[in-house]
Formats: sequence, C-alpha cells, structure tokens
Amino acid sequence: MATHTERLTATGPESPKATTPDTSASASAATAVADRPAVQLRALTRSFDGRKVLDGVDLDIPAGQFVALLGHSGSGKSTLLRAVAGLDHEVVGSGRLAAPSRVSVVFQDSRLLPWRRVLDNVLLGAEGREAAARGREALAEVGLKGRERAWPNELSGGEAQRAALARSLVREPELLLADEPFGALDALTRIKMHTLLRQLWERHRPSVLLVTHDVDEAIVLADRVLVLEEGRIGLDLTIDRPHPRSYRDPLLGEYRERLLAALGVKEDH
Ligand SMILES: Nc1ncnc2c1ncn2[C@@H]1O[C@H](COP(=O)(O)OP(=O)(O)OP(=O)(O)O)[C@@H](O)[C@H]1O
Repeated sequence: MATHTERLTATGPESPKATTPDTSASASAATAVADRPAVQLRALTRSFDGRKVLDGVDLDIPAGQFVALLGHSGSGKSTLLRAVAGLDHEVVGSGRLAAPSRVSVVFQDSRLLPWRRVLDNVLLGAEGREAAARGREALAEVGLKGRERAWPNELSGGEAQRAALARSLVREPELLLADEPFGALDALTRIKMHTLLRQLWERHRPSVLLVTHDVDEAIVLADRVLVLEEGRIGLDLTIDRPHPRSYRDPLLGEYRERLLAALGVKEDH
C-alpha cells in the first residue's frame, strides 16, 4: 500500500504554504549537496504487541541536511530514530535505513561512562597520539578545553552534553542522530547548545535527524521540520530562513503556528 504523505513546503520566507507532493531530490537547492540520500526509508512499519507505531513511513534525507522530527509523546519519534540508527532489527520496510557508514547517536542523557575521564569517554577506546589529538580538538570545539581529565560526575548537565557531542563528532559522522539531546537542560543552557550544535553542523556538515518536543528548537535549528502523526510523516515543512536564526524573528512565527496546528495545539492570542 502506498503511503500518503501530505507534503507542505515553505517556498518563501513569509508564507509557509502547501505544495503538491514533491518527489524530486531538489526540494531545496541549498540542501541538495549530494545525490545520495543519507537516509531513505520506504514503507517503514513497526508494531509493538500488534499495535502499529510506525505505519508506512517514507522519508528521504539528502546528505548534509539538518532535519528535526516533532510529534506527540508516544507518536513513535524514538522508534523511528532507533530504526534509522540500525538499532531495531524488527522494523519492516524497504530502502536503506542509515546509508552512511559513520552514524553517531546522541541521547537525552550523555551516557558518559562514569569510570572514564572525559577525554577517554570521547575516545571510546581509540588509542594513539593521533586519536588523542582528535579527541582534544573535539573537546575544544565544544568548549571543554581544559576539562579533558575531569570525571563525568564533575561536569554540569550542559557540559556532559557537550562531551557527548564531542564524542559523536570525533568519528566525523556522516549522519548524526539526536534524541532529545537538550531535553534535560535548563532553558538558557539549551539556547547555548542550539548555537553550538548549529555551529558544529556548519563546520562538519553531517546529515542530522534531531528528535525534539520543542517546536522553537526545531524551527531555530533545522532546515526542514517533520511532524510524525498516526505513524507517518504528516507534515514536511521547509524552514526557509537564514541562519543564525533568532527566536524573536517574527517571520518564524508562521512556521511555529503551522507546526503547532499540525500538532493540534491551539494558541491563545
Ligand atoms: N520496546 C518497546 N516495547 C513495547 N512498546 C514500545 C517499545 N518501544 C516503544 N514502544 C511504544 O511505542 C510507542 C512510541 O514510542 P516512542 O518512544 O517511539 O515515542 P516518542 O514519540 O519518542 O515518545 P516521547 O516523545 O514520549 O519520547 C509508545 O506507545 C511506546 O509505548
């Protein structure tokens, strides 16, 4: 059965608007940086105890694109991310899950090993001077220069997530999968981490699939925002605004409203 995916693409900075389904690889010229998609899913389905959580997901993510995935709690975001990461062997579907060979995953908690110092966590067993130099460089990139020998329990929540990002970067991933990576952080730290993540993306250009509950986080960071509903991609919205983006940008308001409407959230004005 073919999956019907409503596809909405914002083509101008001021008005997110619906278009007909777009199957061309060039939905956005800026993101069509390679001809091979980083992720290509066809009719991806996953059930738990006979209940379909993913019900025929079709999704292409071009190489180098920054994509955010929104959806209600329990809509299947983490299930989709785990499938793309290749961590779920019971999904049904065709196409490539994670095509790139180098995939890194970042979770809500840093998952640093408490018995390893920060640098050793980042290196994850890689040995030698060159690896250590790469690890130090990655830590410097995330603002943790000087903390290489700290233990994980000496880091704040934000620092621990920085270390987790450094650990993911050190492998130069082609695809970065992030499941609510800033969900446990306070609002100010989260905003700093948004800036950092976007800077890291500018520098390394991995494809990104970021799962989040936070509509503003999605709009400020991603070039394309997906909404998962009833087991499929219900809305596919291109955020056509330059970076760095400000939360205060009034032109982002329309995207916010479009996404909130797709999520069934009504705003009181
Ligand atoms: N291993 C599992 N066994 C049984 N049910 C599962 C399993 N993993 C996920 N589910 C169910 O699948 C549904 C989707 O879960 P998932 O974690 O993907 O949602 P989510 O959108 O990421 O939610 P949240 O935003 O709350 O993290 C939920 O109803 C969940 O209970």
